[in-house]
Amino acid sequence: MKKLSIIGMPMDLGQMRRGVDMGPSAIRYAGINERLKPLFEEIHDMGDIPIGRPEVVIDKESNLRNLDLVAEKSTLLAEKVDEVIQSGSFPLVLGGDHSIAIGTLAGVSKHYKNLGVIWYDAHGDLNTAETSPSGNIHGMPLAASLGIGHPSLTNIAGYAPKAKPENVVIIGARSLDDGEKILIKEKGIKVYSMHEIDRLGMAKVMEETIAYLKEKTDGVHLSLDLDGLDPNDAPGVGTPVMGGISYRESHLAMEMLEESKMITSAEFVEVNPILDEKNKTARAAVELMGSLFGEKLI
Ligand SMILES: NC(=[NH2+])NCCC[C@H](N)C(=O)O
Ligand SMILES: [Mn+2]
Ligand SMILES: [Mn+2]
Repeated sequence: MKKLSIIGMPMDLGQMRRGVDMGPSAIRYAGINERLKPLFEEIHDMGDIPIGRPEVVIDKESNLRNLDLVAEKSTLLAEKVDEVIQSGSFPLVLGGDHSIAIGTLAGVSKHYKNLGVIWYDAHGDLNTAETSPSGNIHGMPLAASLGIGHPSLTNIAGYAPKAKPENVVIIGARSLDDGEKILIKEKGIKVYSMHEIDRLGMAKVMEETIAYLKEKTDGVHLSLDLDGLDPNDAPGVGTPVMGGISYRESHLAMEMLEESKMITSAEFVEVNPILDEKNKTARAAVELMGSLFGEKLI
């Protein structure tokens, strides 16, 4: 793709750790434009979706934190992403907590009959109001995108589902809630947990993932939660889990996705500069984007 459009989504309403709203700034500060410039003919930074400073509201009926606000802001993001794709540009969304994926996928998926989704994450994000231990919507975006959960979240942009379970691959999982495990089995969602990554190696995991999605999808969205990486490599996240994917393995994964030419949209989420060490996590995000978009050593 020759054109890239960057959309900032400084939304922290899907969880309780403030600071993730500064993710887009931290990623820009880490030099996203300079780094990606040589890889595209044109880069448009479209600025941030306006989130403001709304007060926390717990939905009385479902107990979900900021349900209406997340739905409203996701709709804005979906419209922007839709617009970018229509203009023939590659949408790259900067989070924000992972609840933003609900809006990104709502904007992306209408352009594909069989969208594939790579969910690079320590978590499954497959909770619903009923199974969530926290009431935090950032633990629900993958379920919502599969059409499972509160209608205000599943029906963003007026349609559902955004993806089919057989077109989803989760990579890096090491913290799943009971309800998520049940859903994974029930729906047959493909998961490469840390166990498989250790056992097979990242190269094999990515070969299999690419072959699996290539057969049946007409576009693939990469939803990369920085907590998929090991907290030593990406400390600036709100819900770190030990024993994650290494920085090197992540570069290899991005390089293999670039070689596959299958990625048609992407988002990098959960960067929280307040919890970070000298912007290390934002810098890792930008460096991984370099690999995803075809940076070469020589
Ligand atoms: N996008 C994330 N970091 N999600 C973490 C979710 C943690 C936990 N499973 C929950 O639902 O509350
Ligand atoms: Mn996540
Ligand atoms: Mn996560």
